[in-house]
Amino acid sequence: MVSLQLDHVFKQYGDKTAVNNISLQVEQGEIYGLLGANGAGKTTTMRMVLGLIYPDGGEIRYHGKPYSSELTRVMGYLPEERGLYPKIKVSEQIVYLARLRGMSKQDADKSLRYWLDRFEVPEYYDKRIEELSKGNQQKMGFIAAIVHKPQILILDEAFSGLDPVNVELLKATVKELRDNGTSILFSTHRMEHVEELCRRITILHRSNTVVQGDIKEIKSRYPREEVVLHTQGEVEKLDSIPGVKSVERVDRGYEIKIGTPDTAQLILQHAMAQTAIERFEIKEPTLNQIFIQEVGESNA
Ligand SMILES: Nc1ncnc2c1ncn2[C@@H]1O[C@H](COP(=O)(O)OP(=O)(O)OP(=O)(O)O)[C@@H](O)[C@H]1O
Repeated sequence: MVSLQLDHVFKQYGDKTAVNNISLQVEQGEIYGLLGANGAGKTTTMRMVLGLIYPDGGEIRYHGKPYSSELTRVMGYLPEERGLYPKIKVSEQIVYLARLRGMSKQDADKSLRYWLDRFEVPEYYDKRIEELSKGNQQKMGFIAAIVHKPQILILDEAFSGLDPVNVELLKATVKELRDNGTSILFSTHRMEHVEELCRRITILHRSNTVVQGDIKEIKSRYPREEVVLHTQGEVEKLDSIPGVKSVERVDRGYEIKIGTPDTAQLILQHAMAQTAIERFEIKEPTLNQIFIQEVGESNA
């Protein structure tokens, strides 16, 4: 079931087009990746989904219906810049935010305590935001976004400033929310997180959609241009094989850039004639490589 649908959405600031004709659908229980270089139009798109600004063209539908103020109750947002007030206690402001989204004080308090316990920081209940480290402030922002059990959740750089243990903790929570049916629009510059969490993505570049679809399917559109070869002994003259562009010696063998897929077979035959093979893999491009190719190194 489609939870969130953007149809030819367009937004302009003065004569600057911030989002040009973007269409995408997020299913119930899906984490959808919204990617792009700085200034590509991601925040503008998220703010339109949240109803904070209005599209100049196209349509956004939520479970098939247009925007209404009721939706604030079912949407959650973790903005890239921290949104909580430094001087106010965690409990006061998160309970307040949850009440704005329709929760009773008692339920909001219970939900906050549940998440503080889950994140192993129950003592933060009475702390002011300014007393917490940057990473822990991020965790409180995350709790503020999910405390009211939103059906549609918008996460902008959700894991920034977190140590690896906390990244895993929040990642597991995001997956759990997905499995419980939350639809998540997930924006980040960290491609490894996208590879792990998202099935489908849109890459924006200068306000336009440049790549869209299922990650596996997107990868299959790009040539596989790298061979990983681990061998027991040395392999001579790999760079003399037709189609080999470059050979790099790595810890247990070689990483070889190739021009055409046929070259991989020639490499295998060439190496087998000389030594035992421990690993042979024709690597598909990473999302990072695809992103850089489409968006350009200078913009990444
Ligand atoms: N309030 C505004 N007034 C004028 N122009 C704006 C405004 N907000 C955004 N823009 C412009 O719209 C374009 C898209 O900006 P947006 O913030 O959506 O990009 P982004 O993809 O979120 O970038 P980042 O990764 O840096 O957060 C940019 O060129 C930006 O300068």
